Amino acid sequence: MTPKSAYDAGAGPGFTPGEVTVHEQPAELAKVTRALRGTGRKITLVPTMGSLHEGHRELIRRARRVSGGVTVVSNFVNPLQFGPDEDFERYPRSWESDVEACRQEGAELVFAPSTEALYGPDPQITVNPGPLGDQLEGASRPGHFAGVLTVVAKLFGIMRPDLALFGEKDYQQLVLLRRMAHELHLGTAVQGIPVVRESDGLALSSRNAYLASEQRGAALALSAALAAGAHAGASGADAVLEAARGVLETEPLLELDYLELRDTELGPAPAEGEARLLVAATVGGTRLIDNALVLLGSSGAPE
Ligand SMILES: Nc1ncnc2c1ncn2[C@@H]1O[C@H](COP(=O)(O)OP(=O)(O)OP(=O)(O)O)[C@@H](O)[C@H]1O
Ligand SMILES: CC(C)(CO)[C@@H](O)C(=O)[O-]
Ligand code: BAL
Repeated sequence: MTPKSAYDAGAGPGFTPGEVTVHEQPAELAKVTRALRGTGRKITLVPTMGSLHEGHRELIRRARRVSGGVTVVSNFVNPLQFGPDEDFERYPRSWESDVEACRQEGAELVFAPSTEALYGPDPQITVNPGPLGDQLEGASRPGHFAGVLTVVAKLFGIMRPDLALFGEKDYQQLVLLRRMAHELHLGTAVQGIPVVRESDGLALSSRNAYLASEQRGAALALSAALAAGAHAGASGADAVLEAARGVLETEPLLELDYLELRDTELGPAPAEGEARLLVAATVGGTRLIDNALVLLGSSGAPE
């Protein structure tokens, strides 16, 4: 008789269809995902640092659309990607509501390891992101992308997911992870989803929780600047940057880190066609990032 589910097929107590099962040990989860794969189920991974919001929920909903798929959400605030003066200790944590969000969105498995379980007592190996790892976010956050790539490589190694989903909000992260999976032949397809925004344009981010109301108002200049830049696409790269900078300069609470126009793989911007406008700024000590697609030249001309 064909088993109805991986559970029937002997995936064991590590997986109960229709419920969320939490795993803390890499070896246990590796066993469960191996058994699931053996029954022909596709594994789709949504890596997060918890404090789940609508952007994460959208990632989980997209993961669930993979037919025959099992959705695993990892929830781990990764110390290796935080600099010594960054907000690792204060990063928002909301474990119980995170598990509830996973249940509501239909994720089957949650992976929430301790740092010790994931890194072991004496970790030595990190993944080098190459030159792009030192640009944009990497220029302001040295070592950040080595931390991101290393932890995601661990997650891929444990679960061997067929697909992993990430948000375009962290665009440089997405580009680097796609390259890592491809260049290291990891066997996981990496896909992005568009930035999920509040109705006034603010990109959802766990760090928005740090913003007081006046600061949140100032943070709106990021998405407004991207919209102004995208609108100027038909007039070329200089016009895009000028339009976006003009908006950012009107906001006194905002301290600009970078505003850059690149191609979609984050190389130099093309003269025509698809480009990416990326911005990072600090508002009241909180570092925020955002980005948008821009169509340059005649491809950006309004209909
Ligand atoms: N607004 C968003 N739209 C789409 N994806 C998002 C959004 N915010 C976060 N994500 C994605 O969710 C995944 C987990 O991100 P993470 O847990 O760091 O949340 P975050 O809101 O980006 O937090 P942070 O404040 O650290 O930037 C990443 O792939 C990230 O790109
Ligand atoms: C990809 C990730 C989960 C790795 O810790 C993190 O950088 C994030 O949440 O974007
Ligand atoms: N979402 C990116 C994780 C970080 O800022 O560390």
